Amino acid sequence: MQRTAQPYDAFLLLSFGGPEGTEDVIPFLENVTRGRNIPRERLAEVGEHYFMFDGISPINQQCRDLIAAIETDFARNGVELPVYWGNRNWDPFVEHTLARMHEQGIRRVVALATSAHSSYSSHRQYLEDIERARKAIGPQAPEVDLIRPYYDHPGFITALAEHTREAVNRVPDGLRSETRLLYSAHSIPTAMAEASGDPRTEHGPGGAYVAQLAEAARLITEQVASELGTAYPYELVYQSRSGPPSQPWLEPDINDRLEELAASGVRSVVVIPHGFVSDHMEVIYDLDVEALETARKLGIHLERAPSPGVHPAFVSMVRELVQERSDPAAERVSLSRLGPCPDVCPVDCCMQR
Ligand SMILES: CC1=C(CCC(=O)O)c2cc3nc(cc4[nH]c(cc5[nH]c(cc1n2)c(C)c5CCC(=O)O)c(CCC(=O)O)c4C)C(CCC(=O)O)=C3C
Ligand SMILES: [Fe+2]
Repeated sequence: MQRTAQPYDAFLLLSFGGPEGTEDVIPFLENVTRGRNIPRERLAEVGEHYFMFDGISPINQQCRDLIAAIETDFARNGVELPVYWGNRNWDPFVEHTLARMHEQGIRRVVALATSAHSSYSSHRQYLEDIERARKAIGPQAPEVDLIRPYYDHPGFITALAEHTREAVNRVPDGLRSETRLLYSAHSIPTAMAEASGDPRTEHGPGGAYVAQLAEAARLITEQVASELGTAYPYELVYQSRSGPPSQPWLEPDINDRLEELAASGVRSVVVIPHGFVSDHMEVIYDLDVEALETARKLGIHLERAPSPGVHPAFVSMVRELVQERSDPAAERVSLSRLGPCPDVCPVDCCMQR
């Protein structure tokens, strides 16, 4: 049976935003780092990553491509919701988008963020973005329901498993059997990780964020094994650390881990950026430039799998989650042993520190 998205009158894609020219880079970084504890040297360094790509982050075009794919998929499946887009840190800002939606008479919005996991940076901060935008409009502001973290949805897992399988198949024949899978996610301060998820649930070290990353890595590896007949050894690594050196962040950093693996004789890795939804700057710089260079120096063959991007399973997932959220009786789809994340976050989950 076709479920419509009755209770809502619009869909909103929420994202991070990124610069689209050299003159945007510094103002963008100022927006990102306002009120955060990031050393100046790190900022200058990250600015250079953007300048290397003419100040153009791929993330905005990736959002446009995803929106085009979502619109096509909605139309094909009878979901009659207009699609909007708003960012935290760059044009189109979510404040402006929501104000425009309000002017156009939109009352109830279902939103999806381009981050799949529970943590302050990847989920709670999007709830704060929504509240800031609503507050600026006032009591008549549209209601906005943010879709739950979806790292465990079959659409997300399938897209990554297929990309991983293709990357494994690109490994030269002589190295494939000894390949290791490295699942890479954005490092966050360990305090932020510990505070991720519902504090009433025991998640183990690193909180819900690490538990979810581990669970997704297991699910993707199993799906790849069932397709290729080989259960490749796998592990979690982290990338894109910032913040002062005195502050502990999730480890190991992918570059440090590559050193250790090389020392123990590993010659081939497939890196899967399963902490990300698209191949934005942190993927194309921190993995395709930096980690690839580390691997080359160490004599390790590195293949990177793409993140979900506009994989059809991922695009369908967006619609399925919209339909699910539209129907209070719908089953919450999840492949995870942790169970589906709640639709409405407890007030104290994923707090900043
Ligand atoms: C968990 C997480 C995701 C989720 C995964 C996802 O959504 O994909 C994510 C996404 C992104 N992060 C991005 C860029 C940046 N993140 C920074 C800083 C930070 N990120 C953090 C965490 C995360 N970040 C944290 C804990 C900090 C420290 C400061 C703070 O506590 O907030 C900084 C400051 C400089 C630096 O230190 O790197 C920049 C420039 C871009 C845009 C890329 C592009 O332009 O294509 C995207 C999508
Ligand atoms: Fe970030």
